[in-house]
Amino acid sequence: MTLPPITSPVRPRLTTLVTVGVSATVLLTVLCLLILVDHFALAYARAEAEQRLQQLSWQMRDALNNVVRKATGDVQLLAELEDVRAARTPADVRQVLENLQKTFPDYAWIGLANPDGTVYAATQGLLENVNVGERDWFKGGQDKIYAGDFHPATLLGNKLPASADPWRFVDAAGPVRDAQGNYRGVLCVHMSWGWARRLVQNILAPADRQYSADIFVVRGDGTIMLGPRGMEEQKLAADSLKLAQSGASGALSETWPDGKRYLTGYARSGNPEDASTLTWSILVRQPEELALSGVRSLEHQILALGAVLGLVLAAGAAVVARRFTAPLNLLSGIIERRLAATSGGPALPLVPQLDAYHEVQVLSRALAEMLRDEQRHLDNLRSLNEKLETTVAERTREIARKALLLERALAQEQSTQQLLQERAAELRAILDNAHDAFIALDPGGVVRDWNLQAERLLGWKRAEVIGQPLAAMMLPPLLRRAYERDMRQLAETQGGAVAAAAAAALSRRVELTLYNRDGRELPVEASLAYVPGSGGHLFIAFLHDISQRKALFASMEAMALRDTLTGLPNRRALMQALAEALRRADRSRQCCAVFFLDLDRFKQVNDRYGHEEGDELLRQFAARVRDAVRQTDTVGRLAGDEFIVILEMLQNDAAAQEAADKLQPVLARPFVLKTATVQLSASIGIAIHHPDDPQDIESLLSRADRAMYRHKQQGLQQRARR
Ligand SMILES: Nc1nc2c(ncn2[C@@H]2O[C@H](COP(=O)(O)OP(=O)(O)OP(=O)(O)O)[C@@H](O)[C@H]2O)c(=O)[nH]1
Repeated sequence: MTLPPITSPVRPRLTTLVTVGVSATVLLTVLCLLILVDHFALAYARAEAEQRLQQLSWQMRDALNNVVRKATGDVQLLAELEDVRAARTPADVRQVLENLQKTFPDYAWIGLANPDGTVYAATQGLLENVNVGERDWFKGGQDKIYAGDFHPATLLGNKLPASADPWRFVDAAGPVRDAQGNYRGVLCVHMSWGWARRLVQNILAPADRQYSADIFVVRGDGTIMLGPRGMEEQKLAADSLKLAQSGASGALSETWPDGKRYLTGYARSGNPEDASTLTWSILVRQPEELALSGVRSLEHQILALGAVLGLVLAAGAAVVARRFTAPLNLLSGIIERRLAATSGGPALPLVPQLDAYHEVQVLSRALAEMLRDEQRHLDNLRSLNEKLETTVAERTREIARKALLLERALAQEQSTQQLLQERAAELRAILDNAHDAFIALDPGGVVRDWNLQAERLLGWKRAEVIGQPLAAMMLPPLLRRAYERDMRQLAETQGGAVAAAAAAALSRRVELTLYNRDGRELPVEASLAYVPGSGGHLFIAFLHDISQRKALFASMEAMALRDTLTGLPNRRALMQALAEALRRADRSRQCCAVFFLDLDRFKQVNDRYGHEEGDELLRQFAARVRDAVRQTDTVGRLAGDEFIVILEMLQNDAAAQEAADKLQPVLARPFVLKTATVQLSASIGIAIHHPDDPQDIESLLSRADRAMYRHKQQGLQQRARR
């Protein structure tokens, strides 16, 4: 089976779920019941208890009212008796009074007081002749029926027989009038308070057993007249008391001064407006817990019953659930075994046909069908998998073969790379050790390579120029424009044409003047080449410093135009200078003269003093001639002892003669040599070139030579004549 394994947490079984569900339902029902009981039954029990306590308070109130009413009624009855009204003798009256006392044992004392307050007659003769004029009952009973509130026995206390409780009385008094209606005195009944306590016991007898109720009779000032032992004669403060004092009647739940909660029924006796009644508050209390104990017990019973019911129902539900889930468990077990089965293990269990109930029938049938389908799919998949594995094996072999080829190719590539790197290193070493500076530029004119010799020659470090445009740095402005134009043209030329054009343009040696880093001009011979490449074309140049060669050429050239002995321009230089002087003379419309100077008898100096002295004489002679003419004039040595002077910017022919005349004496001065001092003369021949004369140097020189010759002849003849 190929179902995915169960990855979620293990869930409880259906039997457990049903059992727990039924138990939870029962418990929930019991809880609801408890809440309902708590709510309704408690309210009902509280209302019932309050009603009961209220009724008790009413009973007590009515009983108190009845007793007071009886006492006042008895006083009224007595006051109207003939014997009392006539009051012939105290004994007669006493007899009547004691007869009444016998009818109600709680009448502790009955007496008749005279209008002046002295007791005329009394039961058992107590207090007779004692003045009670200041007593409340006497004052209150003089003109109407009067009920006197609970009070301790002041006068009678010691005269009455001792009792368990101290004597307390409630009075009933009323006026007595004789037959003529004259006021005869006040009749009074002292009721001992014991009747009230009995009354309470009678009323509470059944209730007390069941409910532990307490009855309180409270006077108007809040003093408890009657109540549980220990609380009598004490002040009480309670809400129920306030309500009772206001005349209300009812019941409530409240906290008493002892800190406990009580249900309290309250009522008020008498009528404050009626002096013949006594106004007391009657409170009947019962501990709230006790009043509600029935409900609490009911709650416990329901809870116990609910628990038992829950257990029974849960057990029943478990049995039923087990029975209903048995077929499902069977199916589930089969699926789990199939899930846990491994390939190659024992045969997988089959799904049986189950008929327990409809759903199981459908489920088992569907499951069996699904497993059959799955088996078919598994078989198909297995065969596909086998094919796939075969294909994968083939592909794997193919990949391994190609990987091997690739590995070889990579190894080849690596060795090629290494070779290339070695070649590059060699090339770099060659370039760096080359005598010529090497520069490589891309088509944009940006420097891409720069060897050590380039650093030395041009002054920029490799790191400074790589990536920088070349022209801006070192080409003179004129060359820079041409260079930029050429680079543009090369960049615009397409494809193979680039190589051809570049090769044609660059495969040559050219001499250039560059600027080095210091701005100094640097003559170089550049060998240029174009190197096409896939990563971009390069223009390379080897620059050879030709400044020394140039300097050598220059000095050689200068030497070729100089006379080595005197340092003056030689014949070749003189020819060039003369040609230029003739052109200038034509341009400036000025005359130009050529002096042809030849030392006279120089040979004799050589012969007599030697060649070195002769050379010295020639040098001194040359210097004198040089100093004797203008700086702008040219003095040169033609050969041997022959010198040429080219004088320019002459106004006329006479100016030339003047210059010659100035020269003669200078030259005639003795020459001081190393070994001798020699004086000799020089013959000067003058030839003048006028503007627009033919530009004929040879003719001009020839004329000067001839003139000099004539001059020398004349000089020699003169010397011969002397
Ligand atoms: N010391 C020296 N003598 C030279 C040099 N070149 C030529 N001479 C000599 O100069 C002389 C020139 O010859 P001439 O002009 O015939 O001799 P000269 O005595 O001056 O004769 P006149 O010109 O007729 O007066 C020769 O003796 C050359 O050998 C030179 O460079 N140095």
